Order: sequence, then C-alpha cells, then structure tokens
Amino acid sequence: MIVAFEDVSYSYRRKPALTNLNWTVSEGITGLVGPNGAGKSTMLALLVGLRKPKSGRVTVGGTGSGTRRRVGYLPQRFSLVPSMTVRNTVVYAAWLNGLDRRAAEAAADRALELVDLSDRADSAVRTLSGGLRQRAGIAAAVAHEPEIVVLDEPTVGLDPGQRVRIRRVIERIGMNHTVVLSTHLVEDVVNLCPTVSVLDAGSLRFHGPLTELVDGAEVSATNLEQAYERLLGQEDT
Ligand SMILES: Nc1ncnc2c1ncn2[C@@H]1O[C@H](COP(=O)(O)OP(=O)(O)OP(=O)(O)O)[C@@H](O)[C@H]1O
Repeated sequence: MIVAFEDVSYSYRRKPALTNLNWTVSEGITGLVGPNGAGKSTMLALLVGLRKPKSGRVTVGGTGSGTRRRVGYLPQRFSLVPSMTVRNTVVYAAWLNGLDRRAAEAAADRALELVDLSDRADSAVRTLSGGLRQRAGIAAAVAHEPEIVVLDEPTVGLDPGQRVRIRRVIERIGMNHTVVLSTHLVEDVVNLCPTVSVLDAGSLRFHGPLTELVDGAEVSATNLEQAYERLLGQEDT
C-alpha cells in the first residue's frame, strides 16, 4: 500500500467536504470518480500535501512527511509561462522539485520522451494546442520521478483524438508509477483504471476492482454508467 487515508476529515470553514474517509492506493492506476462537489479535488490536495486534514492522517509510503517530492501533481487548472520553451518549463519544474540543474535537464528530456513531446522541446509553450499543453503539464509533474502521480481531470476539454493520446501517455506512466486519476469520463476509467474509487458527498461509496463495480459484467462505458447510477442513484457522474 502506497497511499493511506486513515479516518480523514476535511472542512472548508464549517462546511464538511470529506468525512471520516479511509482509503488506500496501491500500485497501478486508480480512478477517482464522483459527482461535482463530491470532494475529489479536496482528496487530491490532501494526498499531495497542499492541505492538511482537520482530523485523521494521510501517509505516503508509510510516512506523513516528505510527501512533496514523492508525488507528482497535475492540478485541474495550471498555468505555464507562455514564452518559455517546453523543455525549460519541464527543467524548471524538476529543479523546483529538488533536482540540480544537470539532473533536471536529463530528467526533462526523459519526461518529454515519456509524453511524446521531444519533437516540441524547443517550441514556446504558447504555440502548443490544448492536448500538447496538457502533455507538457504531465511531463512537468513527472520529471522528478515521483513514486505517485496524481492527475486531476487531465482529459477535460480535449477533443477525442487528443484524449486518446493522453490516455496512451497515462497508461505508459502507470507501468512504473502509482497513478491516481480523477476524471468525469467513463471512457477514461474503462480504458485506464483496473481499480476505481467512487466518492459521493465526502464519503467513499466504492473502492475496488472495476470488474466488481460492474458486478462481473463486461467492462464497458454503458455498464459502468449503469453501475454509477445504481450506486449513486442519479444519472450524472
Ligand atoms: N476553496 C474552497 N472553499 C470553500 N468550499 C470549497 C472550496 N473548495 C471546494 N469547496 C467545497 O467542498 C466540496 C468538495 O469540493 P471539491 O472541489 O473537492 O469536489 P470535486 O469532487 O473535486 O468537484 P468537481 O468534480 O466539481 O471538481 C464542495 O461542496 C465545494 O463547494
């Protein structure tokens, strides 16, 4: 087990966002799904150490400290410097995560290869399409070689072709990292996530193999949508 939430609660002022949550993440890709406002981004912020639980404990690799460098995080909204080259963007991210300049340069080249962006390394960020920009963001998140990669809605707003390419990149990252993927798209879950966690109103409603969520039926977008509907009693997830 790599990530553990033990009885974690979080509230914004007095409004509860997560309540007594117990959650564990192991190797491979875990999908985190749930309706708007369920608490997914809050969970990810706790996981990457941007927020601290009001009660309970979050551990990464068995410890509550040093989380930042062990985790690579692509937030739902992020900004890159438009005039910077793609390569320098990734070098800078790796340096911010503790690598020295030479190590950061080598790490950036590896990360750009991983996301299939080596051919645009010298382009300015402002020239990238949405899908390429997203891939640059992923490269920046993984360059320092974290154990865990946390991706918050990485396919949102992309056209179908770009989504397929991003999924290929995530699949590749999942081969040697633990990945937590928050998404609203059933196709992301069906194509990428052997394990899924369903969050609703700050509580986990399901955590386990995708095959169990669809009740042993064939894993397909339709069956998954029906499973969500049964679980959450609504159509939109
Ligand atoms: N900065 C904030 N201040 C106050 N309330 C917040 C803040 N961020 C989130 N919330 C509230 O906390 C709850 C959980 O929000 P969160 O963004 O974690 O959910 P989510 O599942 O990521 O939603 P979405 O799918 O819409 O991104 C919601 O009720 C939301 O309104």
